Amino acid sequence: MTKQLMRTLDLRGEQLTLAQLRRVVPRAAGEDTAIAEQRVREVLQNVQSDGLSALREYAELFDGVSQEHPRVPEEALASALAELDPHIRQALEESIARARRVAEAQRPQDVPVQLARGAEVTLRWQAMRRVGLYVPGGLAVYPSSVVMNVVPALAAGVGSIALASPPQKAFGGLPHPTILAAAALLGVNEVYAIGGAQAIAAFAYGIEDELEPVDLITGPGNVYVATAKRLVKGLVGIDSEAGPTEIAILADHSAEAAFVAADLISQAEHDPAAAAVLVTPSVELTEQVQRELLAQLATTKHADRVQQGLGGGQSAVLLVDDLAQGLDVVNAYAAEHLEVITENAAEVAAQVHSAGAIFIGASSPVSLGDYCAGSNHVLPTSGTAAFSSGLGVQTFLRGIQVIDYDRAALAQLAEHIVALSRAEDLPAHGDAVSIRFKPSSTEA
Ligand SMILES: NC(=O)c1ccc[n+]([C@@H]2O[C@H](COP(=O)([O-])OP(=O)(O)OC[C@H]3O[C@@H](n4cnc5c(N)ncnc54)[C@H](O)[C@@H]3O)[C@@H](O)[C@H]2O)c1
Ligand SMILES: N[C@H](CO)Cc1c[nH]c[nH+]1
Ligand SMILES: [Zn+2]
Repeated sequence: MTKQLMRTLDLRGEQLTLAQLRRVVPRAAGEDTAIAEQRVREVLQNVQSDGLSALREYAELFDGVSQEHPRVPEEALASALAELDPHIRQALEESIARARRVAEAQRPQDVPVQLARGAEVTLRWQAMRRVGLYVPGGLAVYPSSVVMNVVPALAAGVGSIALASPPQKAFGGLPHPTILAAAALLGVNEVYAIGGAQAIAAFAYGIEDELEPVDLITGPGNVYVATAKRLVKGLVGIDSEAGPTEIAILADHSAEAAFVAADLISQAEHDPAAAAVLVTPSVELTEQVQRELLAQLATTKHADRVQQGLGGGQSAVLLVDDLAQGLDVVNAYAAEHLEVITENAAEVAAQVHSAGAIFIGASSPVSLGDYCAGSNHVLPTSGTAAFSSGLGVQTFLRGIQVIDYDRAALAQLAEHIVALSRAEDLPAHGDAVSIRFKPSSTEA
């Protein structure tokens, strides 16, 4: 039998309900989630009550950094940009240009509807007043997440942007210089060296004399960041639960095993908690991919992380009867990223209804979307793609309904309003209209 890096589950001949399909490959184990949640609740509470001193304590505890104030001086941003490697700057500029073109084109227009003469209802898209953008920085460095957060916020017209990323011991307690350079390149000058759940708490509650609270928090992060965002939701808005990375690949016999393996490894590289799932009706492909995974692992830099991700309970190769059953599986799983590498991939992809982002064909790997496609890489994880969207210009906008009727237009509806207010036993509602048409009323 072939040595396997990922476990293989044979679903051929199984008639599974949606609920069973959702459990075929479990997300984070319940116990781990409960432990993370307990810790995050404590962090949120302490930052809310103790402010700056709690931030100092957590910077020391989780990031090994002693910190007076978390705000990054503007000179540090400027010098990081000045010292940025020109190749990285060029790559960032290309990434920004493509993301910007897409975000600006996707900005929704106001929708005025004239219902009668003098009767207008408009949906006005209003940018968020102030937002907090999280850029991860524990196991890897994520300047690309600066781009993905900031570009749509700017395209929406957000007035006030704060950005937080973990302090790095190797860089004197500041975030990684490439993060600072990317922020400076985009004109963001309010940057904080705060990581994890404590950054989310600081954004949500504010820190006296240091950080004004925000209305919306966006950005990806590990399980602590994603849990913290979920727990502060309601007090502030959040984008989606963009937690540990997931990749699912729906592939058939036509797929190149080396590409499939490379893409699975590329996303497992993020975090030992990352999930990778291959769904295929081809037994031959499963064997080839297992061989490729082992071969490629030998030259993978972060082999330990990758091995934990691919070998963990959250990852699997699933053998299915055919692509129709494969589609049922991937739709139930609702992956953050779904690659479709099959014959007629665009047609197969059109039948996917749940995924954070869909990558069609052999030349659209997830890495393309991670950096330069123009799409956004901040995407819903843990199955939340079934009901939420990736980050985009729309995340930074609210639709406000604006109602503008004149007296004549209101008069046309007065009778109906009174009738409905009586039907609801809320007669004062009807009176508020009738009073305007009593002989004594002088309203124009
Ligand atoms: N879904 C998406 O859109 C998306 C995009 C990019 C990255 N990601 C994911 O973002 C994550 C980045 O994770 P990361 O760890 O590298 O960076 P991170 O910035 O998310 O987390 C680092 C912080 O976690 C906190 N932390 C570490 N250990 C802790 C503990 N035991 N208890 C409490 N807090 C602790 C620390 O404050 C540290 O600063 C990865 O899981 C990656 O897959 C997701
Ligand atoms: N794949 C990540 C989203 O889950 C995004 C990313 C940033 N850098 C590399 N990859
Ligand atoms: Zn990635």
